Amino acid sequence: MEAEKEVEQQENLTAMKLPVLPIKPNSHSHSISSPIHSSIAASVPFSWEEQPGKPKQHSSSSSSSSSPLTSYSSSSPKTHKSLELPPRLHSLENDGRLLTKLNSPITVFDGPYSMTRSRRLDSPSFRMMVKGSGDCYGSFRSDMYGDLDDVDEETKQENMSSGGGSLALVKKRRGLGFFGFSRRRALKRKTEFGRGSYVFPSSVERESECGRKKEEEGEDKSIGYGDGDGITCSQSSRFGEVNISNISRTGSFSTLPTPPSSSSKSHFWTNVYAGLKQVVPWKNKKTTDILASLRLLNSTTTTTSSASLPHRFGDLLTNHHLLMADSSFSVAIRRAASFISSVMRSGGNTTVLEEAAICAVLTNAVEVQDRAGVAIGIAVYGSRFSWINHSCSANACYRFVISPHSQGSEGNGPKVVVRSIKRIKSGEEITVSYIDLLQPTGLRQSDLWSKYRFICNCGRCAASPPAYVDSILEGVVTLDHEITTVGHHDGATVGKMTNHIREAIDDFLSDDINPETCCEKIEGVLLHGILDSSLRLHPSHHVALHAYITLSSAYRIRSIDSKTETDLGRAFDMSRIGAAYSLFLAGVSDHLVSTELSFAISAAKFWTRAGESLLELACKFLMGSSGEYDVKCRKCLILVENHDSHRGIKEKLNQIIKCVTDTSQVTWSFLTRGCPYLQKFKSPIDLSSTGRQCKSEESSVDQRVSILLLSFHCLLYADLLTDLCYGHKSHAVS
Ligand SMILES: C[S@@+](CC[C@H](N)C(=O)[O-])C[C@H]1O[C@@H](n2cnc3c(N)ncnc32)[C@H](O)[C@@H]1O
Repeated sequence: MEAEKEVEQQENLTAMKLPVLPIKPNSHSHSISSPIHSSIAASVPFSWEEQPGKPKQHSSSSSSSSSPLTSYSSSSPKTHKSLELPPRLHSLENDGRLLTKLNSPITVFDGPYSMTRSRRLDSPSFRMMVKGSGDCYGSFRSDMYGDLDDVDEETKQENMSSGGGSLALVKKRRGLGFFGFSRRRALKRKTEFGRGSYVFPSSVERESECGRKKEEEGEDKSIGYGDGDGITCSQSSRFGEVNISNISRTGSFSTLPTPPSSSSKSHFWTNVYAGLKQVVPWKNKKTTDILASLRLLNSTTTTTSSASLPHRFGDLLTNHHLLMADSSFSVAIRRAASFISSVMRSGGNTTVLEEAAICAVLTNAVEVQDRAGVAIGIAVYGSRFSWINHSCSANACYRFVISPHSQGSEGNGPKVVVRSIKRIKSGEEITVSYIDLLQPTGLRQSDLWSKYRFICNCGRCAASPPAYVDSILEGVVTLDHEITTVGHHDGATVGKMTNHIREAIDDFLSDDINPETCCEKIEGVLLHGILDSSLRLHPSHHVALHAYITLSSAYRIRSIDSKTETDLGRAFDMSRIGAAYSLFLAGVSDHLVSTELSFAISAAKFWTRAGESLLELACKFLMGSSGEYDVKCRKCLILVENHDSHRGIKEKLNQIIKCVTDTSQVTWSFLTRGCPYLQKFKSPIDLSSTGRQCKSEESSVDQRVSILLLSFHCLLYADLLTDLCYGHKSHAVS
């Protein structure tokens, strides 16, 4: 493991700027019920843990496995966590019965890959894609960064190519797992993490080391990727088939039981794929899990069977008992295990090892995305990364570093960098987020359960009354602007509002309604509510956030459609309102960041998107006009350019948001002209109601310059937030 030198000061921003909106707590908070019986209040401890994330003292190691769903009393003594193997595994390792520690490189990466033109980012429920354009949307996902700087020049060019590309939303199920699982990272903390980053070498890198060692020992141990099994993901979209990305793999499974000779390689893989099709005929994506499991098995030095099986595959948790307890999963797992067994020609009586490998992939694999949010495959990293548990108020985040060395047949696969986003005290558990954190508690719980089979008991989930941020993610406002969470009585009305919006989003995504109808439907509910109710969704309501993403996209599509009708004025107006929604979303997300810092990751993307769409608008605006415009903001530039400045990031962010506030005051009524819903708010930063519809501003040269200035500030702000989360090296926006 290599420590990335990061000197960037991070500060806890919890006390930062924006006032917290008042909210009337309601004891009957409306939430979607957890899939687990509510009486099971505790998270699931593992047998070597006293509670999730708190390993037992070594002296108290026990091999007894507790029921995964038993309630847990948290009166455990303080223990020090470490990344060492759980005690149970230590003893097994020592007596030689353990599956070896997966050759240190456990990573099974789906690359090397090459990117094609399209870019997309994901949100939990859908993904926005832009073909050939710099226009991709921010998303709720918290883990989608790679380093453009590290990408080869050609890919960089492709990624950066911009211009009037087409944009489409396509439905996306997070995780793309074999069983609809999202796969993402990993777990347990360790020593003082401080405020730096740790780089976890990718599997293949370590595999190479291992391979070299084995070679020296006279063994054929080169671990590689699939052989020419390039994958092209195509998804139907509003604009027809869109080629999302190509994942071309090279290399071979030379350590498979019958090493395919170069002449038999293609035959071998033809057979694997033919077999795979029979196992998982319905979805291509599911084959990725099986291939990953094959690679995982292949990268593992199996000695004799391990007593830790099937609960751990090496040191990776499998959740085997939980997954196999559900017949809808177990059938598929067994089929896949038999298939793998036949491919590997393991010839054993049981397929327990194969099942464990599949379950380890489902539990530990992460979707690797490049900087633009394009999924390039999945990877299973080693225990240092994979042992990191989840928290809904995570104190760390991760990104992938994709370097030229990650690619090609000699590629090492992407590295994963884990970086703290909050101050972490010595002994405190390091956590990352596995899911979209901009969801209220009930939804997060059901997400975690369906994807990872556990009930989160983090501070945010356990808070009673609910954390402020969860109240506003489910908040509504009454017509007299009082903010409240909903009780059972109003729950039905709120349910109808959110269902109506969700339906419109779904219909839009599946091309069942056109963008104009989609805008009308969503804005109708946001503005007028439903039936005769006086309730409206709070601007930070989680469904409203999805609505803004959709509206921004739908208006953009309307703009593109209008262009083809040579109605340039209308095209501009649609583009303008789309940009206004992007800016509004960024402003709203900023309120959320001020209450929960782990949202900074999503907010950075929203600000980026806002800056990009405003920049595009300004360019359209200024097209054809002569003259030079000085759009530098001296206050911000001095702050940002002076890296030696002792000013903290908090101060810089405050300064920029102040400028955004000032500039958006000038432009807001212009940007929102023709959009009664957005006109209700004083500005994207000041979400209080104007109580009236603003006077629409006409465009003027000053305003055009203001929009350019605003876009500059949004991008600067996004840059700083990105720094905050991912460190200097990850600059995405500059
Ligand atoms: C990537 S693994 C994390 C490492 C795992 N805890 C271990 O012992 O190896 C993901 C699994 O860990 C467990 N897990 C992660 N975060 C958790 C949490 N906050 N509470 C309970 N279980 C958690 C769940 O079983 C989840 O499927």
